Amino acid sequence: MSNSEASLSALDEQGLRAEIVRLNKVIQALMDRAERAGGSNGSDFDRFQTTVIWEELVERRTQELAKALRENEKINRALREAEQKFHSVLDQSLVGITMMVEDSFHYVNLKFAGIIGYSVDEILRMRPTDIADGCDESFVRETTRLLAGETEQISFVTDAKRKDGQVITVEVSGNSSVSIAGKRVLIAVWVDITERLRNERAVQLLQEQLREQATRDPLTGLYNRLFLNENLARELLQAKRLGQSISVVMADLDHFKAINDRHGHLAGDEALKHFAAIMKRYSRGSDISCRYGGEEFFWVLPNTTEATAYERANELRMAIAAESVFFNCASITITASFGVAAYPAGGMTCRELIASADAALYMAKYAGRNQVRCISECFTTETGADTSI
Ligand SMILES: Nc1nc2c(ncn2[C@@H]2O[C@H](COP(=O)(O)OP(=O)(O)OP(=O)(O)O)[C@@H](O)[C@H]2O)c(=O)[nH]1
Repeated sequence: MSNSEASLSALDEQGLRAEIVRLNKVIQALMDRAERAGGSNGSDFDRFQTTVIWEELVERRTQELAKALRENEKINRALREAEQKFHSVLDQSLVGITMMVEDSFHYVNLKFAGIIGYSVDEILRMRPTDIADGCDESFVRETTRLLAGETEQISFVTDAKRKDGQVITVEVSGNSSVSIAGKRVLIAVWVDITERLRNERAVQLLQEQLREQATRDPLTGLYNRLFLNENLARELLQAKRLGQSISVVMADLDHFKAINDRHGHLAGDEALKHFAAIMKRYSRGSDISCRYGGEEFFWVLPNTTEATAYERANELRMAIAAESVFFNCASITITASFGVAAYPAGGMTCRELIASADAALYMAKYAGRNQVRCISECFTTETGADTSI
């Protein structure tokens, strides 16, 4: 291809047609001038010669332009075909793809139309902000930042509104490495993550439920021994770090076997639930209330001295003794014995504290049940003696 051909083929079709018109005008003007000059000075032969030269020139130039036009059409056809292929590939994409120029969509693929619920034509008449309208403002903020050239790459999660009004969550990532007619173009990839988030939340909920089930006693709803083992150590460590005291209370229903024997196992279960309900009522937010096993319960009282723990255990004891259990029209009175131990005097480790509370509980049982005993032997309560241990 010659230089002139190359420069011609670089012109667009409209430019080429304008060039033909312009050249024809130039040729006409030159011919007019030659004719006028010939009329005054030249011979018929000169005029004939000039006309032939100009005709040849016009012929050659016209041929060049026609060739360039054909070339241009070929290029345009190839471009159109390439664009069609490109769009059909993008329409197969599993993610939404958009090209935005300033405040409008320049191109969107079918997947994006599916995500938003509008047709491609409808979207091309919309502004990108219409989609985020009334939802998350991060869409507007991030795209504005990108189109203003403040950042090269954006990635964010936002809410978007579908045509049917449904609010969905989309993950958007984009950049503006391309420009059209000097304007920055935002090319963005959209993924609808609504379903994924819903599933993640369901899995999380299920995990929380499983964890809850793994750490709770199903009969009473109190924490179980597994939870106690994990959390007493943490609470003790915290008490040591903050220089605070921490108390533990071991409780055991009195003559529980007799309740089972007299009223049945279900009545025994009811008594356990009854004890747990009162224990919960007497617990504070920071306390840990557990069913230790069988008819034994365990209370962890953070930032509580042995004296206060004694008082609180005694209040619980009195409430248990005062409120009867009702089962199958029978009113069953239950009592419980309590052993208290506090860090640091009652033990430096979890194992030592539990052993101390257990020993204090043994003393309470031995001393007659329905009473609270501390490992330090500082406090006792008076009750009807029952030393059958
Ligand atoms: N209903 C019921 N009974 C239980 C459960 N777990 C343990 N027990 C019963 O609790 C009773 C405990 O009896 P013991 O260890 O002899 O103690 P106790 O009768 O309470 O006597 P003291 O503790 O000495 O006052 C046993 O009969 C167990 O079967 C339970 O989940 N439900």
